[in-house]
Amino acid sequence: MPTSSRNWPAPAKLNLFLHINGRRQDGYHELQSLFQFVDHCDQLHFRARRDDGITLSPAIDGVANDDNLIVRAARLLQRHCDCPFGADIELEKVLPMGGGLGGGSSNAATTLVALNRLWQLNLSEDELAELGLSLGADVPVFVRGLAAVADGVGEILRPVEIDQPWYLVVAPNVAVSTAEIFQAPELTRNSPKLAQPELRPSQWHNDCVGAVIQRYGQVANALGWLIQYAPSQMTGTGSCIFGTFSSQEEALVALADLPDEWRGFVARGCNRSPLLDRALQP
Ligand SMILES: C[C@](O)(CO)[C@H](O)COP(=O)(O)OP(=O)(O)OC[C@H]1O[C@@H](n2ccc(N)nc2=O)[C@H](O)[C@@H]1O
Ligand SMILES: Nc1ncnc2c1ncn2[C@@H]1O[C@H](COP(=O)(O)OP(=O)(O)OP(=O)(O)O)[C@@H](O)[C@H]1O
Repeated sequence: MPTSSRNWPAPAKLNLFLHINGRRQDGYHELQSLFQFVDHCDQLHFRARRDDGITLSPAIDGVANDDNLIVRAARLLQRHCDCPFGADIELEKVLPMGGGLGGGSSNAATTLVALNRLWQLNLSEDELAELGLSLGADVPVFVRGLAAVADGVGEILRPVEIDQPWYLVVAPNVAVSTAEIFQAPELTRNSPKLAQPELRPSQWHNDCVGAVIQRYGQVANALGWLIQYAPSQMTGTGSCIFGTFSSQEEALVALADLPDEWRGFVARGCNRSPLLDRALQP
């Protein structure tokens, strides 16, 4: 067994649209969403252990290692396969957390894919995606690594080829509760299901944005600022927003003006996740 495997990317995702089509008996929402990756990534490094210990360093402030989706993904895989080995995992975190960029879900997916390789478990992509779903709704799309339209409650994925523009992603200094937004009484829950929505950018919108900007003034302010530079939208249930640019230069010009109170980065949209490219290498 190889002893270590380094430089596994865990990219962010954007929800280019998020349409809510209805509410089910169990409270979950029927939705349609378009996921695309960006080439802005956390990095993970793995070293195999001969005992079954799982360590993660550095820990994330405010998240106990036992709750960290990386450790949870590693333990889940270990249990599922009766694997006797463990791993020392190193995390270089650059993605803002709790902002709708899916960083935690992406970390979990990268851990599943990398340890499946390092521990020589030979699980299929379908098995990894199914394991991932038990960790979070957004883990499967990161495991599969292709831009996709999601349907159902987000679990049905259909890969799509779409434009790969440049984005300026802005993280307002606030965390939005996904559960709170989905419970908002005024939420639009009757957007029509669209056939091939990926072909109709003029209809792309985010049904959660109204409820978010009403409750979180920072998101409203950030959107008001970004929209001066480019067409802009919120990802997931926020708080991050993104502007869409046709060149890196234009996105960087806007980033240079970003008010100090917010963080931001410029990244390219990718229909193929950087994780898939890494998985082709030894
Ligand atoms: C909507 C997205 O942000 C799109 O990327 C994600 O699918 C949400 O993913 P997540 O944060 O992992 O969400 P979960 O932990 O599954 O759900 C958080 C909460 O959002 C609500 N929720 C989520 C997904 C869905 N289809 N309907 C819902 O009503 C539920 O109240 C749930 O308690
Ligand atoms: N490895 C991890 N990286 C980031 N957050 C983690 C991790 N493990 C557990 N968490 C917890 O998960 C929460 C959500 O993190 P994440 O970055 O995935 O949010 P998000 O981008 O809003 O996700 P989503 O788009 O799925 O709602 C964090 O606030 C943190 O408490």
